[in-house]
Formats: sequence, C-alpha cells, structure tokens
Amino acid sequence: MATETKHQLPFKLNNPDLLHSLSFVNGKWTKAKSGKTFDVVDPGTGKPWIACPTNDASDVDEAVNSSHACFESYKKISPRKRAQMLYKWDALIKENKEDIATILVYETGKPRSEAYGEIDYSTGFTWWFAGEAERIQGSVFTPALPNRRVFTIKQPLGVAVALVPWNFPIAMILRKAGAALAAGCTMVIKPSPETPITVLTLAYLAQKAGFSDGALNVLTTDLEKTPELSEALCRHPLVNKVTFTGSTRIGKLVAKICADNLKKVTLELGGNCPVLIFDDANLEQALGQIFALKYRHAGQACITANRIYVQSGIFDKFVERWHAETQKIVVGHGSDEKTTMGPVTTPRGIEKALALIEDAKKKGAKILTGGKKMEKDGGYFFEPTIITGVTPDMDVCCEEAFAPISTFIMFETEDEAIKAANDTSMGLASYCFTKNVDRTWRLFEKLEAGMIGLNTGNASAAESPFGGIKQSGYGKESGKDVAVDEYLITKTGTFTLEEQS
Ligand SMILES: O=CCCC(=O)O
Repeated sequence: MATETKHQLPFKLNNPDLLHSLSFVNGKWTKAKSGKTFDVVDPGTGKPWIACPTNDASDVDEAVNSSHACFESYKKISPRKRAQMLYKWDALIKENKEDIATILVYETGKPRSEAYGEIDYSTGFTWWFAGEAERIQGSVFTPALPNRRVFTIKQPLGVAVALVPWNFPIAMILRKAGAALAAGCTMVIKPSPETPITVLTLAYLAQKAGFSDGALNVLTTDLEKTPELSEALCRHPLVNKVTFTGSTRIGKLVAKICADNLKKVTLELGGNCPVLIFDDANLEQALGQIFALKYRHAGQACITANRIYVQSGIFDKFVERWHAETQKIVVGHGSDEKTTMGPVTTPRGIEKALALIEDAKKKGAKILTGGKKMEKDGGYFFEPTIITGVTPDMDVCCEEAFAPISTFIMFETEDEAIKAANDTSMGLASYCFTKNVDRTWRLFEKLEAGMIGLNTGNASAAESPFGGIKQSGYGKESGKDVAVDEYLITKTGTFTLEEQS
C-alpha cells in the first residue's frame, strides 16, 4: 500500500494493495514537485479520509514525456497483444469489484448498489474496446485515374490527455482510456479532485495487466490548480489529443486552448435533457425508467432527466405516482445497505440546488416535496424534490440541476412538446414514451440530441455511440469504429502502377 496520509481510513479493503494516493507517473507512485497535497472527502460525512498530490504545470513535462516515450514502443505492439492486455485489465477490475465499489462509495457518495452498477457498466468498455483493437481497418478503393491505386491506413495519433469528472469516475476512465489503448495511444489522466483514488486504483490494475510504464499516467490535483494543470497538459507539444467530460463553459475553454495548436478534441458536455411522456405511454414503464434515470447518483448524471414533460391526460396521475415513489427513497450514506439515494458529491451541488429552488419559487413554481438540504451526519444530503408549475423562464428549466430535483411541466400537443424539448442550447440526450410507432419515429427524427431514448431511460452502453450535439459537445465515445477513430489518424496512400511493357 502506497498511501501517505495522516487520515483515518473509514473502510477496510480485501486487497489493501489497491489503495494508492500518490500520482502515477511512468510506472511509479509520485509526489508533486511542490510537495503539496489536498484532501479527498467522503460526501456522506464531509470528512477528509485521504490526501493526494497537488500537481501543477511544473509536473506536466515528466508525465507527458514518459507517455510519449511509451507511445514509441506501444504503437508497435500488435492489436492482439493490446486486446489481451485490455481483457486482463477487465478481468482484474472485475476480480476487485467489491473493493473498487467501496472506494467509489467513499469518493462519490453513491450507494453501494449503484457503485456495483457503475463497475458493471464500465467493464463493458474494457471488454468492448479489447474487441475493437483488432478491428481497426483501413481501406482500398478504385480511383478515377487508370494505373493509380489508393488506400488508407489508420495509425494511433500519440499521447492523449483525459480530463474527467467526478460523477462516474470509473466509467469515464474506461470509456476514454479503453478506446485510446485499443487504438495504440498512451494517455495522461487528470482526475477530478473529488475522485482521484478510484482512478489511481485503475492505473495500478492497468500496470498489473501488463501495460508498460507511461502507458497510463495519472496526475492528481485540487480545484485551485485544476485550470493550470489542465491548460499545461492541453498545451504540451507532445500531446495530440484531449478528451474532456464536464461543463459546457469549461469545454469551450478546452476547445479554445487546443485550437491554438489544432489538437484533436472530444467534448462531452452539459445535458439539460428533456423527457416527453404522452397520454398513450405505458405509465408504469415510463415511471420506472425515468425514476431510475432521475435519481441515479442523486441526479448527478449528464444524461439525467432534467425536464419532465407530461401530457395533460395523465399529468396528475403520473405526478401522483412519482410522488408516492419518491416517499420511498431512503437517503443515507452510500455504505449503508438500506440507502437508495446517497448525498450529492460536493457542497457546491447543494448550493446550486438551493439557488434553483429559490428562483423557481420566486417565479411561481410549487414545491410538492423536498427542496431543502438534509442535516445528516455532516454529509451533503439533499431532499428528493418535486417541482410543478415550472415555466421556461425558471433557471431549473434552463440549467442542469445536477441534484435530485424532479421538474414537471404539462403539455397538450406533440408539436408543443417537441418545441419545448428542443428549446435549449444543449443536445446531449432526450427521452420519449409513447406506444404510437409513427410518433416514435417523428420524435426520433425531430428531437435535437445526440442520443434519443425511445421508451427507455437507460441508453448508455459500450456498443452505443455516446455523445451530444449543439452545446453538448462533439465527438463520440463508445460504439463501433467511431470511438476508436477519435484516437486515430487516417493516412491516404496513392500509388502509380507501372504497366509491364
Ligand atoms: O454523466 C455522464 C455519463 C453518464 C453515462 O455514461 O451514462
């Protein structure tokens, strides 16, 4: 175990070797040059339990150089060998699932059952990308000119940087690093200050799976040094690709910085996702699916249901059923087996939720239940909340809540619902529930989002391209070909064939 901390661990692991708190650079556990550290806090108690290095711009060179040196040899490894290492990594993560879930609970606050769910979802990516590694193909085609032959090959583009959020730290890493390593790239990861430990565990297991030193480096830092460290990573001349998941505001900054040197960028940004439930929907199906989506990780998923539009014929009944289900939610520490909803991950989450509710109340919304912070064991708990009478001018309608706030809006016609759903700068995911097949197709084509859930609230999967349109970003993660392509360059070969005389 390589922890260097004055803190008391609030849990025991079956395999204590998994727990690391130093950064991981070139296969070694490394302190920041400044020697500074920051605390990682349990959102369920508000107590710090471990500390990690506060890296800054001066720590970037060593990490990127080692990833670049590794790339020079890693790119020559056969796709089958890359696949084998990815399968091994996948197996090691599954073998240590219980311990990884424990760390995840104490970093994010999510209930243990959800932590298991995240690991199952995430290993879908390691498994999928192991398969993709061997299916990277170029093409040969017939050109217009005689005696000419044209073909393309795909090659890994080099060192990639991943800037990742705290809400699904395992899924985000495996979705990004899985694709990069399958393509033959190496990666430097900057985890979120809230969730560095799960990421360091994954790096430890990647090394055990056979990835060589520098293939996957992890530089931790705190909130204050995040902009400096991220910018230095994005600007480093040996970095060719940046993948970012987070807010639209920061995504635009990342895109601007990378544009200076024309670096390839993938951006998975904000959501504000609408749900449309029509009178002819199977009410129980819609309720079950959207309830699970809404309260997954206390409302802190980018694809969560931010605005729920329900047609007038079933509005009252739907909200009544939703209210009844909401009363059954057990809010508590993620490690408690009875808990069905944990805290939000940061105190900032509470402040934002309170501000949204205050604004909605001022503008005439009705708070059916909840709306307050819960004073409970020092954690960042927020009451499951239902708001009705929501109008488009309310912040809760225009912004991602990232909290357990269910926002209901009544509609009459299909056209009205589509117009309201699309009335946002965001375009990550949209959902609709109807048993009318023609309407389903119309909605699929007319809703402005990169992912459309049709009678489902659960559309994320390794085989499905994940990514938004409009201000929700660009590029695809997961899915066949598209995700690995984000880490490849395509080279065109043109050959003139001399005929034998
Ligand atoms: O919060 C963003 C990721 C959620 C998902 O991958 O389903």
